[in-house]
Amino acid sequence: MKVKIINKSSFSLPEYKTEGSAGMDLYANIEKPKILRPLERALIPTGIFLSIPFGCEGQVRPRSGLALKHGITLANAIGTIDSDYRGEIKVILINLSNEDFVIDKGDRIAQLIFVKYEKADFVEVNSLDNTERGQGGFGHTGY
Ligand SMILES: O=c1ccn([C@H]2C[C@H](O)[C@@H](COP(=O)(O)OP(=O)(O)OP(=O)(O)O)O2)c(=O)[nH]1
Ligand SMILES: [Mg+2]
Repeated sequence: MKVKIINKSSFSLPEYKTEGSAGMDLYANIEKPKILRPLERALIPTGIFLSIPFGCEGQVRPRSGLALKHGITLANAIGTIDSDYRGEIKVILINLSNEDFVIDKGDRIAQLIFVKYEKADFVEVNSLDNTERGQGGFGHTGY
């Protein structure tokens, strides 16, 4: 995959930390430390620009360690990186703890996973096929 990196002095090619890692870490590409107050959110640049192959998307996901220890997660749950997006990958962090959290330049703030997806061709119909579940949902099968 083609990748363009800005701020090369402190950034190398994205890498998987272990052989079996699904995600590659995204680093904060910021000049000075950013303090995230309780419930504050911020758009953090990563210095990474990608040309993702058609038929794949990038998913920006939280790091579980940051979420567990500091309540740091993503305001958009999972960020979607479209294959035709050529801008800088950015991360929408939110601090769900009741303490300030400091993001330093080069911190690993999230991870990126590549996923193949299907595109739908829609055909309009008046009724859908029957299933056992039907319209039941939202706890329909019990808790
Ligand atoms: O966490 C994210 C989410 C999105 N993006 C970039 C890549 C993505 O391809 C583009 C658009 O994202 P999305 O479709 O989620 O946002 P939108 O609000 O629908 O904006 P748009 O109208 O540009 O599609 O923004 C990121 O860098 N990080
Ligand atoms: Mg969109």
